[in-house]
Amino acid sequence: MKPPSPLLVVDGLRKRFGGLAATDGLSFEVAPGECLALIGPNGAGKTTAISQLFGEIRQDAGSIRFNGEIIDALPTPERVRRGIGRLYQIPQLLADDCVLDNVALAVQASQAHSFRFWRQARRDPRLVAPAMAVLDRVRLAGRAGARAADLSHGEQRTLELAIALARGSHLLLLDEPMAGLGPSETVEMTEVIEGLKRTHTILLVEHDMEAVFRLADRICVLVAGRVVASGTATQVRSDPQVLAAYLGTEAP
Ligand SMILES: Nc1ncnc2c1ncn2[C@@H]1O[C@H](COP(=O)(O)OP(=O)(O)OP(=O)(O)O)[C@@H](O)[C@H]1O
Repeated sequence: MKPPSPLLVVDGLRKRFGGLAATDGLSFEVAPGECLALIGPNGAGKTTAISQLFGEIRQDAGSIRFNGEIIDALPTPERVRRGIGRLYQIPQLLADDCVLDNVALAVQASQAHSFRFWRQARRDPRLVAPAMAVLDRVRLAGRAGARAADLSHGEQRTLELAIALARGSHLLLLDEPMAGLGPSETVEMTEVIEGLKRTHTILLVEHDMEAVFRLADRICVLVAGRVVASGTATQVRSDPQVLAAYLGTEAP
């Protein structure tokens, strides 16, 4: 059987900051429903790559094809409209609004029909029902009425994920979702992301190797802005270049 066309094709992406090449001929593909992890040492260009995919940093060269179309010229809101969602290292939320309102607003943004006044519309079942379904999926339904600002850091990151889902993102760019989380929150977040596999395509940038090895179908190792190795967790773990450049010789 013919393998499915990749959802995302990154081809020769470059970005220089002064004399420094943050991405330097970066190429990889992600299949629909796949979870691909980008790992690499600090400064390898992982966040720059995510920002380029999300349209926040324009590449100097190279191209990005998403869902069969070149999106190089598209601004971020148009990329969001086409189904790309990003999680930042620091959650971006409406801090004074409740969890449900944060997600319902994202549902509203994704729906064709518009509501004139958000304050009146936010209890509309056409927004609340899909918002609660998303919260249920990320295990945050029990916190629907809490102020976003009052959530734990882990819950805030999960809420940000819920917002991306509610907007209809099918490619999720997750930039260090485990950063700053304690051990139990890391397990919780790993399970939530695991629950999104296959229905969503995931590009995961993460330093927590346990989470990477559990979640990723494939791993690309970046060093100095380019892929030096890629493959399954088992292949990458035993790659001599990876051991030398990133995981250290004591890696399993
Ligand atoms: N806006 C910027 N201006 C100048 N240099 C930048 C800028 N953004 C990133 N860089 C540099 O580009 C290189 C790649 O940075 P990037 O944040 O993409 O790496 P990273 O792999 O995500 O690192 P980390 O794992 O520490 O988050 C680094 O040397 C960084 O200092």
